Amino acid sequence: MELIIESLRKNYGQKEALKGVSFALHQGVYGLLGPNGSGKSTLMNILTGNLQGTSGKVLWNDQNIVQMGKDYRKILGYVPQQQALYPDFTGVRFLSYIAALQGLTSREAKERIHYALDVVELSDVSGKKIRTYSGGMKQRLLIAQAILADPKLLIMDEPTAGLDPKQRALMRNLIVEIASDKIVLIATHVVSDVEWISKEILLLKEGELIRKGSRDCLVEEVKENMDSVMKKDAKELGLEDVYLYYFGEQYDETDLL
Ligand SMILES: Nc1ncnc2c1ncn2[C@@H]1O[C@H](COP(=O)(O)OP(=O)(O)OP(=O)(O)O)[C@@H](O)[C@H]1O
Repeated sequence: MELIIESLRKNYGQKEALKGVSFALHQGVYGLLGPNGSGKSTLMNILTGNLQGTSGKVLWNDQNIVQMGKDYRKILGYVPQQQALYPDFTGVRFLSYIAALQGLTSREAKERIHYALDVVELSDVSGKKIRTYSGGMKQRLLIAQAILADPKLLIMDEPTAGLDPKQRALMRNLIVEIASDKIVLIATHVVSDVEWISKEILLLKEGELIRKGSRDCLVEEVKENMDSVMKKDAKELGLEDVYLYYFGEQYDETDLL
């Protein structure tokens, strides 16, 4: 199981949104961090097949995803940012609708819906209308739809946006559980969401991948680069300090609220 991104560029007219990004992902959770405008959405849109790069390629197990077409869609799950979720549908009706779009047979759909509802702990409320769900429940329903067809690659866009701290913690546990047999890539502004669950963090700045490594390696690097005065003040550094170090004043604390 391998996703390789090779020299990926994307230009919008004169604007270079991605400037030749290369990296490889294997089983596990990866956090994609970057300030507004760094190219995260562009990268996610290319990885989900909604946009084509200007040059470079994306390979799933050595096959170009553009040529894979429908076969790539089969291994891909996408959790979009929270959106209007058919408020008058029940949870189970929404998942049946998604299963039909994905071409699952009714037998497969029944089995997979049962499984997905169980994983995201929504079985009890699956007959209730989505309008009655809390933010956390809606987010878990979005995850359920993304794992219906048992994807090998799961891409998540700000999966904890709008959730309270308890729901965020539940979401993190759920992501770890789901990732046991998948590649999970999470794009977020919320550093704490990916700090402890990611095997690697990717830092995107102005269309370039400036760092990719484990949380501990990135923290250590920043520590080494600090001058001795700052080092003395810095007791325990964390991923937030790494973010601040590379993205400086572009860091917006309101993203954490
Ligand atoms: N359709 C477009 N036409 C022109 N420029 C674009 C277009 N889409 C994005 N851009 C520009 O490309 C750059 C990268 O945008 P992108 O949306 O990928 O960043 P981002 O990191 O996802 O930001 P955000 O977190 O705000 O969504 C930005 O400078 C943006 O203004």
